[in-house]
Amino acid sequence: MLSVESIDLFYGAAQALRGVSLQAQPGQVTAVLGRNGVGKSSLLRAITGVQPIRSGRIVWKGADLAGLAPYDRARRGVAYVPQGREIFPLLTVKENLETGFAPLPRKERFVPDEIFDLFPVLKDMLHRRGGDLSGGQQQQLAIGRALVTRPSLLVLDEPTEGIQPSIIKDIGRAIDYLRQRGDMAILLVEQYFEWARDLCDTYAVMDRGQVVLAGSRGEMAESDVRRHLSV
Ligand SMILES: Nc1ncnc2c1ncn2[C@@H]1O[C@H](COP(=O)(O)OP(=O)(O)OP(=O)(O)O)[C@@H](O)[C@H]1O
Repeated sequence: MLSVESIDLFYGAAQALRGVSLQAQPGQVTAVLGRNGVGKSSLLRAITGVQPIRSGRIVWKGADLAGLAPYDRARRGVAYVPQGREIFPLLTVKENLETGFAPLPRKERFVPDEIFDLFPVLKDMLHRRGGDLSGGQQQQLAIGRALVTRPSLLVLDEPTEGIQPSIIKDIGRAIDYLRQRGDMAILLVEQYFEWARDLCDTYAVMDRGQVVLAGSRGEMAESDVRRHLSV
């Protein structure tokens, strides 16, 4: 289980996270919702180690990750699909996927077939440059690259942003499959409320650097959530 415990995060003097706590369980999708600028990406950056926290704990598999570099967290099973995808445009699809080998022991340095089953377009385009793919294909590549690292915690930042509806469905199906596999905790930041609602098991809503609502999907009072999402 991932347990984020009362973390504070600052950019210079500006505080982006204020005592944020959150849990994410294996076999579940946890959705983090909220308007632009409330700290959702900062929370993911804190968990993946891209941005240091000032205080609090980030406990994963019984160990505190705070203070560990991103590559050490990757070795412990944390994989990150960043907002904007950040694929390498001049590398081929195959080479982009192979960048996920870095945290793996030598014998595991191959791309599992499962990734091509989830996203067949990656197999079709294996030798094309990442920059030649559509936005949706790049998003599938970014998720594929994260899966190459055999994560037990998959962290995704707005995977539907700027993506056509058919590919959003494919990505939803892939996340649902990974959830049902049962061995992976999935933490998802999303602006597309209906999609995240239908996919998640538990949710947290952020406002101004804090978690203001949280619970299981079954108990979600949609009007309360929407109040925090409207501008
Ligand atoms: N690198 C940075 N330097 C300074 N301030 C930052 C930086 N990144 C984010 N912020 C500020 O921190 C706050 C939270 O930003 P964050 O990106 O985490 O929000 P968000 O909810 O993910 O928004 P979005 O949906 O727009 O990505 C905002 O006020 C933002 O301006």
